Amino acid sequence: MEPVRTDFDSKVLHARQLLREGRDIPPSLVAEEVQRSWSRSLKHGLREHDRVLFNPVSAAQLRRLDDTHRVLLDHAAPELQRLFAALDNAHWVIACLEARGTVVKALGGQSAALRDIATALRPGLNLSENVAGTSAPGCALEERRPVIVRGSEHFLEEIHMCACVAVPIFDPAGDLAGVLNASRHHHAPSIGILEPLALTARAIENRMVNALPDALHLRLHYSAELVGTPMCGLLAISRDGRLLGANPLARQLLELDMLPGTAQCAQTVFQCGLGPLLDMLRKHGRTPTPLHCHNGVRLHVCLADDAHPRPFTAPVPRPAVAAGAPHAARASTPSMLADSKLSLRIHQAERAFARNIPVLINGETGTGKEVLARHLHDGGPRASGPFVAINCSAIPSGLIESELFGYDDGAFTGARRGGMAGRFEQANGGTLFLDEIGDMPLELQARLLRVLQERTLTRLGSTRSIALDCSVICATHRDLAQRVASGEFREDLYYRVNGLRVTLPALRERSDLDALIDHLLAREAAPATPALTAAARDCLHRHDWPGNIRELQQVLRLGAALAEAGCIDVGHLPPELTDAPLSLPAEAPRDGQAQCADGKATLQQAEAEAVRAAFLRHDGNVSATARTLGIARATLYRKLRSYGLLADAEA
Ligand SMILES: Nc1ncnc2c1ncn2[C@@H]1O[C@H](COP(=O)(O)OP(=O)(O)OP(=O)(O)O)[C@@H](O)[C@H]1O
Repeated sequence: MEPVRTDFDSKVLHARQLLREGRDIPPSLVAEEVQRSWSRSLKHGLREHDRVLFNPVSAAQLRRLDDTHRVLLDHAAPELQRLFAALDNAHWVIACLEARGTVVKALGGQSAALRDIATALRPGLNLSENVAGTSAPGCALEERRPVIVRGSEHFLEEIHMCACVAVPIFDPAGDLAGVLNASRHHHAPSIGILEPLALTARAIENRMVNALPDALHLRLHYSAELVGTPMCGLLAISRDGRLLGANPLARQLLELDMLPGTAQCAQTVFQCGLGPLLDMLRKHGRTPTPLHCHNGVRLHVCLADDAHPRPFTAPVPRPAVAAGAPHAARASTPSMLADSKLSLRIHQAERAFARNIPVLINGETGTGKEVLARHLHDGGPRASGPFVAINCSAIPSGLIESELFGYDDGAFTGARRGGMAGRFEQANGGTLFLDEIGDMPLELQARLLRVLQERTLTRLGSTRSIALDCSVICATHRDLAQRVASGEFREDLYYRVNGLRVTLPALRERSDLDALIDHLLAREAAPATPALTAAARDCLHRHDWPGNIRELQQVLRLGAALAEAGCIDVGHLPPELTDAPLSLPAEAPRDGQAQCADGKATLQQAEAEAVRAAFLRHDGNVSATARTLGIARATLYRKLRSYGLLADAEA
């Protein structure tokens, strides 16, 4: 054994002893991210001797993995192959894990010497920290950055034989898509794997951005020479100038996360309208051209080789809505797509839905789950068929089975003569929308799963099978994963309905509140749409909207009815929106954000002071303060309340 390894092993041993004794561990013994991961592993209730890595993985689980993570797999598989071929040595097992820590693809490990590592990285196995404790992929997912974990730094003893390097992969919306991991034996000869692994992760991210359809693809970098190389930033913009996606480098170069909302990318990012941007790009073609961006930085930008700017000059009309679809679905589409992150998710949902991948919609009440379901149906492969919605929590549990699956003549006392087709049958050729699926009784879940798997159903009291050809969209306001963990929702059904999950943000979190207000107002009060005074609009921004879009709709309807001289003012809004007076306390923020023991201000306190100073500088004008701080007004209201700078009913 090499001396350095002995030294390493003894340092880790010492650090683990300190951990057991609850004492501080100097970073010279073990990296801080590993220490944090150890603490999290302990919090998850894991013990060093636990054995979890050799849990069986069923063939059904593997099939589900392929279905659910097809997008990641499609982009990751060729890059993984390329890396594996380039490594050209037998020491490594390379794996790709999805964002919740399950291995979706692994290469290598055919040799007997690597069998133990290949077993620990086999598809279907979950290596998230709450299952397997500290490992490079689990820790990289938590820390959202590259991590190296060697030998006894792994929390569980059963993986002390590995040395692992992991690099996170981010999707075009900037969310975690998964992690790439390379593992070898701890004592095998080492090579610098981090760099090739990071390049492979970047290549997968770039593929994902480049694959965004109906988008204008831009390339950018500080240096003109690097534009068009794998090292440059990639940006995808919709035909009306909204940001559809970006790779992490573009996010960094453009400081996209600092923007209050990236709805109008051309305007907010490049400080010019879409027209001038397109004119400039057309004029210079593929030659990188310097452009000043919102953060004062000058970047060289050009169109991607295969980009066609022409279609972006006019929005493409949406496909016709199926006969009988409610007006809301048609009217809501533009506002639904205004929030850039949401619009990307919806775009992905449209694509997944078109390929018969089940979509699960999450969101509080009134956030537009049904509107989205109808939108998917209207643009989906069965748009000409019916859209049948059923609220699983609103039907008495005794009736839900007959409601869903129908019944035959004489199936039970009181059954309608001649029987009745259930909702599934009614939805044949169209889409079945199962709202509040999280509230479906456990015993019915097994039946639903069977129908979804076998694509046939049998009415109550009948033996005849009926073939089913309908799309299924499920929605819930509950955390289904948590219900699976607590045994209230079947895990197999969860994976079956959760092909792609879209979480609709609460209204208070949306970056496009103003666009939504204007859109709804125009819809509710057409043709004589009243204007909103600045004070009334401020009230709308300050409200928490527990009823979300449904509540906003009601408030605007009332405002439009009470409006005077073509204006909705504060007095035309319901009292719960107007009872939150502004106040400017002279003192700095309250306790909660107190001083650290060593006298340094906490990050939170620094933020509170920055917020307070800007607020005072703008004489309490929320819009101007939000603009100066580069945050959305709703976010500013939340911060003002939490730092005690805004007295409201709840504060
Ligand atoms: N993007 C949107 N644009 C315009 N109106 C919308 C939008 N989303 C929702 N709405 C309106 O808000 C109301 C609530 O929408 P919806 O019924 O889809 O919400 P939900 O999340 O399914 O609610 P619940 O969970 O209570 O069933 C509807 O009247 C709908 O027309």
